[in-house]
Amino acid sequence: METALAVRARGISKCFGDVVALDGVDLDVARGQVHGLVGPNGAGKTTLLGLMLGLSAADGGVLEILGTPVGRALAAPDGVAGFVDGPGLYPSLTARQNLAALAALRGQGSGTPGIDRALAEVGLTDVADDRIRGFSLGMRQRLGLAAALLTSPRLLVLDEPANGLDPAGKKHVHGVLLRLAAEGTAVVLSSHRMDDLEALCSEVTILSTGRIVFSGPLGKLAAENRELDYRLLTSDPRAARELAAATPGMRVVEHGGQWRGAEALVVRGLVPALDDLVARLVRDGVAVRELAPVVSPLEAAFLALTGGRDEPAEPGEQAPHAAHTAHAAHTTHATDAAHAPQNHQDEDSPQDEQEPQEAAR
Ligand SMILES: Nc1ncnc2c1ncn2[C@@H]1O[C@H](COP(=O)(O)OP(=O)(O)OP(=O)(O)O)[C@@H](O)[C@H]1O
Repeated sequence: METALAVRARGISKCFGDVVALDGVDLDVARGQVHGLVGPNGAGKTTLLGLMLGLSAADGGVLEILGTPVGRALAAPDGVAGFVDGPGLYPSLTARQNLAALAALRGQGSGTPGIDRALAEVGLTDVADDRIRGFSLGMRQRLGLAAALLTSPRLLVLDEPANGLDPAGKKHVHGVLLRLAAEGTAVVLSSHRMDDLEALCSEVTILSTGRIVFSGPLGKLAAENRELDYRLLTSDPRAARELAAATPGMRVVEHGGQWRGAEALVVRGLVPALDDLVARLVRDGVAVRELAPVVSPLEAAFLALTGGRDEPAEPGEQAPHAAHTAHAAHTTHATDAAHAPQNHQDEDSPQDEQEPQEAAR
């Protein structure tokens, strides 16, 4: 019987010289699941994704991909597609030609009927015949995803696929990933964008300096995590404040301030106390117009578990946005097998005519 797990990792370790990139990592990813990897820069996300793509081999532990143990040979396991450090593409070819070339490299023939469909799925039909050296980062990311789609993968592995995507591009990419998952493909992706992870993933794994500090359903973070701050907009802020102050386990954070032109209340507590407060508001005829965490449960857990800030935001303070500041320092580095040929070349890059090392498999 086929295993229900697309990825099963037990005790995975990986070092680069003295640097311990992964340290005893256990991970299960079910088929049909979109699983997010999150962690600070250097946490080991790319290294772990590279192991799944067969770009490097673990030093220790057991890794099974789609039910088959991965050995030390550097090759993408059957049924796996994706990329780390951006897709490998030929800058001097058009988008369509790139896909045809990759299909030909895989022995699929350059006339693969799925090419037009894949381009449409990622929203690149209009630029299908443009050379990709003029493509933005987001367009390259989408083309990399289209290349992966051509193989009908059962496991799709993507390193920061949302990088550089505009809202339309993000909509296309999210749509494709959710469709694939609904059809049974497992998707493992890394991101620094908590909002993307929350929109896409049913489960997340938080890595910190090579170790897993949380792995499981997103809902578990919300339910199990410490007290959160919630912004509450109601039809009667004064009554809401009194009710919140009277609700056991709920604290009113002073200076909720204005929120989109209305007087907001910020309350702090666990989910059961919040439920109690909402019931009291309803009972007293106070309409709840908006209720949302000031910092999302995932972001709060990320900050708490990875050594970031572990307290809810102070009254009136801007919510911390690790997701947005953590972007800057992404490093492109070689793993055991080279895998990121030409992501951001200049027009005249001497690499332009080289063959891409097949990152989108
Ligand atoms: N080929 C390599 N040679 C040397 N060190 C490496 C190599 N690949 C990764 N590392 C190191 O291993 C650690 C984990 O790196 P990795 O790229 O997996 O982290 P990451 O979580 O993907 O980070 P980021 O969010 O910045 O992309 C880092 O300390 C990194 O410097």
